[in-house]
Amino acid sequence: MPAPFISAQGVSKRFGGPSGVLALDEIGLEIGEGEFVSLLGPSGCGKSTFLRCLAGLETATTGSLALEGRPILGPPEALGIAFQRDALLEWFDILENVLLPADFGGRRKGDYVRKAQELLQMVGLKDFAHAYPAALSGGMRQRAAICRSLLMEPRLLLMDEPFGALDALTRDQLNVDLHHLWLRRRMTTVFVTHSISEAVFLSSRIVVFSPRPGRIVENVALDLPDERRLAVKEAPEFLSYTRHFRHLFETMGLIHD
Ligand SMILES: Nc1ncnc2c1ncn2[C@@H]1O[C@H](COP(=O)(O)OP(=O)(O)OP(=O)(O)O)[C@@H](O)[C@H]1O
Repeated sequence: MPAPFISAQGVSKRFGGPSGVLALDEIGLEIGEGEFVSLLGPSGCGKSTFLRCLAGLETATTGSLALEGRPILGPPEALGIAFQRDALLEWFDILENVLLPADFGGRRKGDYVRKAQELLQMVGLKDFAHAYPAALSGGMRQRAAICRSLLMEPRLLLMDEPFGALDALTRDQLNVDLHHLWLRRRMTTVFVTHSISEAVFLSSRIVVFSPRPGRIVENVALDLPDERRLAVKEAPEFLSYTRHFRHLFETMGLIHD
């Protein structure tokens, strides 16, 4: 059997020495190439920590993480990252911001201009390539940040609540845009969110974390059509998943009437 694209085995993370905060407790997870996996869980349960371990930005205290069978010891080459704050550089225009990963990777920016323009067109920002971030709305900025994370055609995309700061309508639209990008490119995506509905809409699989220390309490492959339209949110199967996860959070004491 080929190694899973991502494999985490017994991953625990303790911050601040032996008596410090246990953020992750024995996480075991395998993710296949091309999956869209959401990590869903309460605030402080270690979702971001786990994502940072996958990104090679944090080391596990115990356990191991591997990408295509090779241990993750630093940021993998084929990696794209998008976080809640878009981290656009205000003194660069949008096109230059999207081109930054080429610069960091020591590539010739000129070779990626066309790719960057295609990405901007795909998310409706073609006419803003030479605008500065300050002239864009929050949703437009986040779209640009997503283009940037996709510039180098990463095989692994890690997203940490990228839409958390946006209004509901913009968030819905960006969910659709991201879904289209994923359908087109099938980059393996690990997506952190607090939103049950967002997770069900976007994911092929949902992994639910317990309150800190983060443990996996559920790992559910979603039986929904691969290609989703907004109307799926009214479908009985969709509602039955959102109900299921809401009940799970209720039984964990995380939400109540
Ligand atoms: N660098 C750090 N040093 C010390 N403690 C940390 C550090 N990073 C995270 N923690 C702690 O680890 C726990 C998990 O944090 P983490 O940010 O991974 O949670 P999260 O599930 O992503 O939360 P949220 O949904 O609120 O973003 C928290 O208790 C946090 O205080």
